[in-house]
Amino acid sequence: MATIIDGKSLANELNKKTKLEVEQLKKKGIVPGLVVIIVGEDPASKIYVRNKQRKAEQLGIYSVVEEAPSTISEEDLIGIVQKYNQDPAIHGILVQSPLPKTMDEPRVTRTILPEKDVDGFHPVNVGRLFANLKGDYPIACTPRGIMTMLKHYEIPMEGKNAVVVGRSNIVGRPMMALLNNANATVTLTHRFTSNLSQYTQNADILVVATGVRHLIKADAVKPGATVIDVGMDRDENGKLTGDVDFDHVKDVAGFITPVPGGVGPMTIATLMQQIVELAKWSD
Ligand SMILES: Nc1nc(=O)c2c([nH]1)NC[C@@H]1CN(c3ccc(C(=O)N[C@@H](CCC(=O)O)C(=O)O)cc3)C=[N+]21
Repeated sequence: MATIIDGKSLANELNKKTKLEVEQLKKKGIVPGLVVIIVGEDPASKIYVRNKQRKAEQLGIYSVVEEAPSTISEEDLIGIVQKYNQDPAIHGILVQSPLPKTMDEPRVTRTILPEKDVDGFHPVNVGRLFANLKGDYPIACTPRGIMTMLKHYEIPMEGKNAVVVGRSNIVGRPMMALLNNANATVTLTHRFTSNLSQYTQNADILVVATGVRHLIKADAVKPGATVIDVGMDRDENGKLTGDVDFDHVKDVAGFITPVPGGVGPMTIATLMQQIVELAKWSD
C-alpha cells in the first residue's frame, strides 16, 4: 500500500511560512497585494476565486476581486489588467481561466507585466523556466506545488524516468520543464500518444493532468512509482475524483496523491507563496 502524499497538510505548513513572511514584509512597510480578475458567471470559477481570496485574507495578503460581465470586450479587459499593472499596491495579477471563447486568452496573459504574473503564464516567464534560468521569476503554481511535494517526500528525481500525461500550458508543459531541470528523463505524452501504458509503465514518477476520469488504472503503473494526480473530475454522483483510479493504483504505487486533498491545496498555497515572493522581489 502506497504512502499517501498529504497535500492538505503540506499546504498548511507552507501557508504558515507564508503568513510569517507576510508579517516580516509588513514590518518593512510592504503589504503583498493580489488581484483576481474573473470574467462571467461560471459557478465553479466563482467558488475557486472565493477560496483564493479567503486564503489570501487568512495570510494577511491584501486581495481584490474584480468581476467583469461575460459581455466585456477584450479591450476593456486589457484595460483592467493595465490598471493593475500600474497599481503599486498590487504585486500579483491573476486572470481566472478559462476566459470566454471569443477572447484571445494568450493576448490577455501577455498584457500582464511579467513581474506581476503570479501564475507564471507570461511567455517571458515560461521562457525563463524552459531555459532553466536562475534568478527570481514566477512559475506555474500547480507544477511548482508538485515539485514542493516531491522534494518534501524526498522522491529522487535525478536520472529517474518521469512521464507527464497531458500537455497543457498550465500543467503538463511547465511540469515537463521542472522535472527536466531537476535532471529527470522526461517523456511528455498526450491525447495522440499511441500505446500510452507502454510509457506510464516505465515511469518512476507519473504526473497525470488530462481531465479524463480514472484514465490511469493499476496495470498502467510501475510498482513503487510516485503517482501525482492533477485531475479534478466529477463521478456520476458529482463527487470530486481524479484522473487516477486511486482505490486500485494505491496498491501498486509507492507514493500517491489523493483527490481532493492532494495537488489542489498545494496549488493555492503555492499561489500565496508566489504573491509574497513577487512583493519581495519588487522591493
Ligand atoms: N489563472 C488561473 N490560475 C489558476 O491557478 C487556476 C485558474 N486560472 N483556473 C482554474 C484552475 C483550478 N484551480 C484550482 C486550484 C485549487 C483547487 C483545490 O484546492 N481543490 C481542492 C478541492 C476543492 C473542492 O472540493 O472542490 C482539492 O483538490 O483538495 C482546485 C482548483 C486553479 N486554477
